Amino acid sequence: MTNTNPAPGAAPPTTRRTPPEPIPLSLLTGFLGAGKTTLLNRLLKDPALAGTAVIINEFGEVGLDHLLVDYIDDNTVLLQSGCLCCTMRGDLVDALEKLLRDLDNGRAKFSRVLLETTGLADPAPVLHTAMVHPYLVKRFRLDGVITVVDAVHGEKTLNEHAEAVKQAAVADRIVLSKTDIARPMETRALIDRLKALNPAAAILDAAHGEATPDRLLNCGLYDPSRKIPDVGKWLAAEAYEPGHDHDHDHSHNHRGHHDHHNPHHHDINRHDEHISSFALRTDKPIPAGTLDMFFELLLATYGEKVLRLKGIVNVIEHPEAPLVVHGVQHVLHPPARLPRWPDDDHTTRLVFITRDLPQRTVSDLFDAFVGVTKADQPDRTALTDNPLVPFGGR
Ligand SMILES: Nc1nc2c(ncn2[C@@H]2O[C@H](COP(=O)(O)OP(=O)(O)OP(=O)(O)O)[C@@H](O)[C@H]2O)c(=O)[nH]1
Repeated sequence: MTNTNPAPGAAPPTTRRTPPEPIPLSLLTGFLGAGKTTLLNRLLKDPALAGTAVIINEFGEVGLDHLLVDYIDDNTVLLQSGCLCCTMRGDLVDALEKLLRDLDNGRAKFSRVLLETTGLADPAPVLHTAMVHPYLVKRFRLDGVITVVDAVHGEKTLNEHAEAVKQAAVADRIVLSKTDIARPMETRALIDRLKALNPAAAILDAAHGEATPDRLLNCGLYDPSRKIPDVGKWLAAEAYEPGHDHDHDHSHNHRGHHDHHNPHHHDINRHDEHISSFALRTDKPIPAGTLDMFFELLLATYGEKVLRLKGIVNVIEHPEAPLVVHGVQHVLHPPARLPRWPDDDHTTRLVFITRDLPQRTVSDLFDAFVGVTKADQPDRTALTDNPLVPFGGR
């Protein structure tokens, strides 16, 4: 068994094994009855999913069918004590640790983990579990959040359940189910709405065979087949720019962090009006300490409202090696330093999906930290001297 905490008198460090490659972890979410299990069943029959361990959060009386149990065999952990978001984080840690123990003992062999949550789960705490646990964060890397949305009931579900809006907003990939029985016009309206909620997530039509493993997996930053990660694809900052391929009033209006006074602030009704998606960009390299303070203040003050953030940052101290960051609510994943820039664009780009947190509030804070002074706003010194300066509230 691999032991990362050698006992006293253990072999000297030179004989230690190198740390194992982090295992990609995908989160499969979607509202009750959206079609998660149907998708999972289909995916697991695909040879591309060989070597996948599955964790299923069973809620209420919904069980697994035999086919699934037979197929995924020993590498399935069924969590049974209720809803993941409220009570299961300890169980989830246990389940992930059990998988690692089995892997390290040679009792199981897998190279990827798929975690299906109950339809009621808030994806944020589930993601936090894998991001803040000191051991799990080293052994797993988030590959992506896959959210299934039902084309027949999706519109109604989004209208009635803020949780469903959140699941769609944090997704890296959205799978549309039941388009075979939905009215095409309604499906188109739903797609527009989903694009407005989450401009960067690819929307894949399951009934038309688009929800394939190659489109759903390896959507994280680290694709092992590449020497240098595809930051552009992961960040998809251009999807948040004005004039991207959809036409709606949602707030995603950025070219630069000076360009954030969009008169068409998002007007979509219902829960969606609480969601904003936007990108900030600056050419100015940022001191590492300033970046820390910006995130600290932003997440301490507005953490619950930051549904997802991702970014690549040009840090003054290491201009050749950018930092990549991702966060979910108040939790920031430990930033990773890339060995070099993936292309000629060395600007700092941060993309946000927020709830009840206007772009302007975040961009003003960012401007104050990166040194864009404005007559009517506190600068960085004022903010760090008194972090309670009420910046937002708008
Ligand atoms: N026509 C059609 N039916 C589908 C499709 N996807 C799922 N279904 C059906 O929708 C129902 C619910 O699907 P499930 O896969 O059980 O949904 P789920 O999200 O796992 O449900 P919960 O675990 O209860 O949250 C089932 O009867 C499926 O057969 C689809 O693309 N087309």
